[in-house]
Amino acid sequence: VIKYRKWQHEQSAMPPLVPGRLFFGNYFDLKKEPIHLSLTRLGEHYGHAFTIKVFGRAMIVLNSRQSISQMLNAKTIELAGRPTCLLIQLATSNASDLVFSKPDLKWLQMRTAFHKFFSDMKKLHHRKDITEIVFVDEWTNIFLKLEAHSKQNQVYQLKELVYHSQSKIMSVILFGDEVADDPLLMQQIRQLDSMSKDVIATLYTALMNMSPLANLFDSSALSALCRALGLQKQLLDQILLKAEGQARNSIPSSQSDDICLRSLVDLMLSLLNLDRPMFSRVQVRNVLTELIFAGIDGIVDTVNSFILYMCVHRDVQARIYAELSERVQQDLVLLADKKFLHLTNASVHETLRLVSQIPLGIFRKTVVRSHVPDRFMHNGMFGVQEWQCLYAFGAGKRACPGKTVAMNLIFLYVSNLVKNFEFELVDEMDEDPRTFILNSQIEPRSYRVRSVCRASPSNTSLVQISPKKSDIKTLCTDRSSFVKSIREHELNSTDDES
Ligand code: HEM
Repeated sequence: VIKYRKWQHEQSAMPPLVPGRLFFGNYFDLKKEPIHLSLTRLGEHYGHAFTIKVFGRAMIVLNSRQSISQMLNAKTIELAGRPTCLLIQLATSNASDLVFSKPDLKWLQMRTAFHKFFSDMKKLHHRKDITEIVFVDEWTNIFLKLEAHSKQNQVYQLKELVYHSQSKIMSVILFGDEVADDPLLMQQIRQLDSMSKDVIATLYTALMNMSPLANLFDSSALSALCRALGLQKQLLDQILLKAEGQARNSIPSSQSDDICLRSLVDLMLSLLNLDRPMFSRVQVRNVLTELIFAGIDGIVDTVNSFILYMCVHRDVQARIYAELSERVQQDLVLLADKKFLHLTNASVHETLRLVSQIPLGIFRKTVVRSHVPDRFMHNGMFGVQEWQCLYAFGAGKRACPGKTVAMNLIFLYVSNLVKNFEFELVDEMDEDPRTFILNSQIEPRSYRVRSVCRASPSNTSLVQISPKKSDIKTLCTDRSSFVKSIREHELNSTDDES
C-alpha cells in the first residue's frame, strides 16, 4: 500500500502525460519526424511541460525558456541525466566518462578537477588566463600563414588553418608542450578527433531519429567505433606514459608529496596514482578523449561561422574593424580588451544564437535567420536581455564546463583575425543556418576566402609583448590537500566556478 501511495504521489507530481500505446508508449509519436520536430509538435498541444513514455521509461519534456531555466537552474541533479543508447555505452565503457555518465559523485569530482585546473592556473599566472598565454604563442603561426596567403592573393579555407591551430592549443592545455610539439602525436590526436566526430555524428542521427537499435545493425558505425577505440587506447596510453615520465622527472624526491601541474593530464595522473585512486585509467582516457573533441570542434566551428557572417555582411566586418582600431592600439587583441569591444562581443553572441552547435541536452532552433549583432546592443553597449538568453552551452548542473575557455578562445580568434585581416568570400554561400550541415554539430558547408593583411609589418614582434607559452609556470601543490579539495565537493554544491 505504501509503495502504491508513493507511486501515486510521484505520478501526480509529474507534468501531464501524453497518451500513448501499451508497452511502446509514445515511441511512434516521436518517430514521425526527427525528434526535435516531433517534440515541437507535441509541445504545441501540451504546453510548456509534459511527460512522455518510451518503452515504459518516463521522460519530462520542457518546452519553454521559462520552464527550462526554472528546472535546470533551480532543480539540478534530478534533471542532469543524459539520453543513452548502445553506441554510447560501448564508446564510453558503460558510461565511464564525463559527458554521458550519470550525475553522481564521480562525475562531479571530474568536473571539479577540470574547474580546479583552470582556476589554480589562473591564480598562478596572476589572473592571466592560461588560454590567452597559449593562444598568443600560437597566434604568430596563424598570422604568418595568413599574411603569406594574403600577400600572394591566394584563395584558401580558413577553417583548416583555425583547426590546425586550435588542435595545437587544446593539446598544450590538455597534454602539455611535449605532446603538442610532437608532430606524430599531433597527427594522431587530429585523427582521433575526426574519428570521434564521425562516431558522434552517427550517434546523433540515431538519437534524433529515435532509432536506438540502428547502430546494432549498422556495421559501418560499429567498425568506425572500434577503430576509434583502438586508436584512443593506443594514443592515450602513449600520452599518459609520456606525462608519467615527465611528472616523475619534475618531482624532487625530498618533496614526494608535491604534485606538479602544467597541463590537465598531470592533474588526472595525480588523481590516478593514489593509494585509493579517485578515477580509473579507462575513465581518464575517456574524459581526455572527450575533451579533445569538445575543446577543438565547437571553437573551430564558431570561429568559422563568425568569419562566414563577416564575409556575408561586409558592413558588420567594417564596423567591428573600426571598433577594434579605436579601442585597441596594438595589433594583438588580448582578453583585457574584451570588456570594451561591445560590437565584437555582440557578434560572437549572435553567431552562437544562429549556429546551434551541439544537439546535446537542450534542442534549439531559431526562427530569425540572419546575422544582426545589433539585437544584442543597447545604447552602444553589449547586453543580453532576460528574454534573449541563449542556451548554446546548456544550463544548470550539466551545462558545458568549458564555456569560459571556449568564449575566451573564440574572442581571441575572431578579434585578432578581424583586426589584422580583411576577409572576402570567394564561393557563393547562404547565411541561413538551414543550409548548414549537421555533423557532430551544425556547421557551414566548406567555403573559401581571400584576405588582405591590415596589420603593421612589425606584427610578429608585437606578439612578443605578451607572455609566451614557454613562460607557463608549473603549479606545485601539496597532494593531500589538493585531493581533499576535490573529494570535498558535494553533489548539491553550485557549479558556477567558470
Ligand atoms: C563553442 C564551443 C562550445 C559549445 C557551443 C559547447 C556546448 C556544450 C553543450 C550544449 C553541452 C551540453 C550541455 C547540456 O547538456 O546542458 C556541453 C557539454 C560539455 N562541454 Fe561544451 N561546448 C563548447 C566548448 C567546450 C570546450 C572548450 C570544452 C572543454 C575544454 C567543453 C567541454 C564540455 C564537456 C566536458 C561537456 C559535458 C559536461 C557534462 O556532461 O557534465 N566544451 N558543451
